[in-house]
Amino acid sequence: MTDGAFASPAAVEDPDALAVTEQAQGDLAESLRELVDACVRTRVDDGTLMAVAQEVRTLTQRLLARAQSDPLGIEATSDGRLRDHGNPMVGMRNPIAPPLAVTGDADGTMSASLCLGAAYEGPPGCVHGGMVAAVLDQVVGSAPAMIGRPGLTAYLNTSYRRPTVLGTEHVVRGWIEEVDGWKVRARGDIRDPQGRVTAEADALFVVPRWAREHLGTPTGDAAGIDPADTATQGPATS
Ligand SMILES: CCCCCCCCCCCCCCCC(=O)SCCNC(=O)CCNC(=O)[C@H](O)C(C)(C)COP(=O)(O)OP(=O)(O)OC[C@H]1O[C@@H](n2cnc3c(N)ncnc32)[C@H](O)[C@@H]1OP(=O)(O)O
Repeated sequence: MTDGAFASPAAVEDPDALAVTEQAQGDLAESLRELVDACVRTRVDDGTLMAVAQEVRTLTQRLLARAQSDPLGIEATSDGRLRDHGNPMVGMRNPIAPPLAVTGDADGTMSASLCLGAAYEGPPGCVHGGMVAAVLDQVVGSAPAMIGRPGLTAYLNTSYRRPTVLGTEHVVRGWIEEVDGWKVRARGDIRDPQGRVTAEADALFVVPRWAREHLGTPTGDAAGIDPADTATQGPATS
C-alpha cells in the first residue's frame, strides 16, 4: 500500500460486465486451488508429472500474455466495495487463499469457517502453525477494519492450544478488546467442531500515519467507539 491508496475509487462503469469478469477470475482461482491440492496428493507416474508440468507452463504463458506488473493492492471501487482480490487469506483471485469468507455479527464479532486441505499441512494431518497465525491475523484484523480503523498488525501473539486438524470444519472469530485512537487491540480464536479452542490470538492493529488522513479523526479511546454502533463504517470487502 502507498500513500493515497484510497484517494480515487476505481470507476465501475459496467457492473454486469464486471460481474462476468469477476466470476471468471474466481473460477480460475478455484480451479487452481484444485490443481494445488492435486499436485500435493497425486501419485501418477513420472512421465505424467513431467507432461502436466509442461502443460501448466503453457497455461501460465497464456495468462501472462496480458498481465500487470504490480501486485493487485487494495482497491476502493465506485460501487462501494474495497477489493482485496489478491489477498492470500480472502482474495478470490488468489489460489493460495482458502479463501476465507469473513462476516460480521451485529455485536462486531467477525467470523469465518475454516477447513483446510493437504496443501496447508504442517504436523502430519494438521494445519501448519504459520497458516493458523495468518488466518487469525486476517479474521482478528477485520474487526478493527469494520469500525473504520483498518490497521496494520503491530503484533500478533498466537497461542496454539491443540492441533487444528486438516479436512475439519473450524470456526474462526475475531473481536475488539480496546480502541485507543488509531490503535485497536483485538483478540480471536479458532474452535474445532466440539467447540474446543485450537488456537487464540491477542493482537494490536495500528492505522499507519500515512493512512490516517483518509479515515477521519478518531473519537478517542474505547469509550468513544462502540463496535455495534459503528459496524457500518467499515469497508465491504469482496
Ligand atoms: C491502512 C489501510 C488498510 C486497509 C485495509 C482494509 C483491511 C481489511 C481487513 C484487514 C485485515 C488485515 C489483516 C492482516 C494485516 C496485515 O497483515 S498487516 C502486515 C504486517 N504488519 C506490518 O507490516 C506493519 C509494519 N509496521 C508498521 O507499518 C508500523 O510500525 C505501524 C504498526 C503501522 C505503526 O507505525 P506508525 O504509523 O508510524 O505509528 P507509530 O507512531 O510508530 O505508532 C503508533 C502507536 O502505535 C504503537 N505501536 C506501534 N507498534 C507497536 C507494537 N509493536 N507494540 C505496541 N505498540 C505499538 C506506538 O507505540 C504508538 O503508540 P502511541 O504513542 O500513539 O500511544
